[in-house]
Amino acid sequence: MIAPSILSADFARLADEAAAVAGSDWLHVDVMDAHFVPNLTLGLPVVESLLKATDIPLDCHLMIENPGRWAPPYAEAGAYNVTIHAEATDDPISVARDIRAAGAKAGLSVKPGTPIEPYLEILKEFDTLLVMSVEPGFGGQSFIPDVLSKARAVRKLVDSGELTLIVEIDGGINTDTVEAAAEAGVDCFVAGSAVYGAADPAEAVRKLRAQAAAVSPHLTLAV
Ligand SMILES: O=C(CO)[C@@H](O)[C@H](O)COP(=O)(O)O
Ligand SMILES: [Fe+2]
Repeated sequence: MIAPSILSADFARLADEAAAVAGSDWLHVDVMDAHFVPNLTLGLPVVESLLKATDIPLDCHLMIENPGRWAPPYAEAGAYNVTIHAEATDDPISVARDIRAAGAKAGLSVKPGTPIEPYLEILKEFDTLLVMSVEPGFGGQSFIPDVLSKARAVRKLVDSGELTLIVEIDGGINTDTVEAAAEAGVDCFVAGSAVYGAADPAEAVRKLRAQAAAVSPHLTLAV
């Protein structure tokens, strides 16, 4: 799956920018509050408008403090997947339950320096694990390959049937890095600058998907 990140899109033309990546699996929406990360992007009103403007399922990545207060409204609004940061809450389980009760998939994200081991036990409460492969806050940064060990560890648990989870990666994904992530067992690839910086964003999505599918060890169907 490929999820273009609208962080690299033109915010004054979001409906057109969503249409430019028609055929994507998810549209990734980076919500930043200038507290959890040193950047400010968009919030619920923009997500509500985007939901009316596109049929692509919205994958909301909340880089915010107090996700227990702010995450469920994204699910109620109709986001497909709502991801919170492990570092932003002491009670990720109850936030996941609230997101699911409000009708969305629940995601857990970990920053590059956050180990996954302490969270393995609670991953059954989540539908997606978003492995950050850059420090959250900005698009256009370089991929950090060390984080792939986390994707590999969780992939093993999914393949052995211990977990049912989509493994997602976010940050620095492009034609040079997507294969390494796919080989590590990632299912869903977020790409901002590699898609919206391309002359033809839809073609960039198709190319990334084909590259990933060609090397994904766990894929049995050609995409
Ligand atoms: O969450 C984030 C950044 O914090 C990402 O979703 C970026 O938007 C990815 O951008 P690229 O690294 O693909 O340019
Ligand atoms: Fe993101």
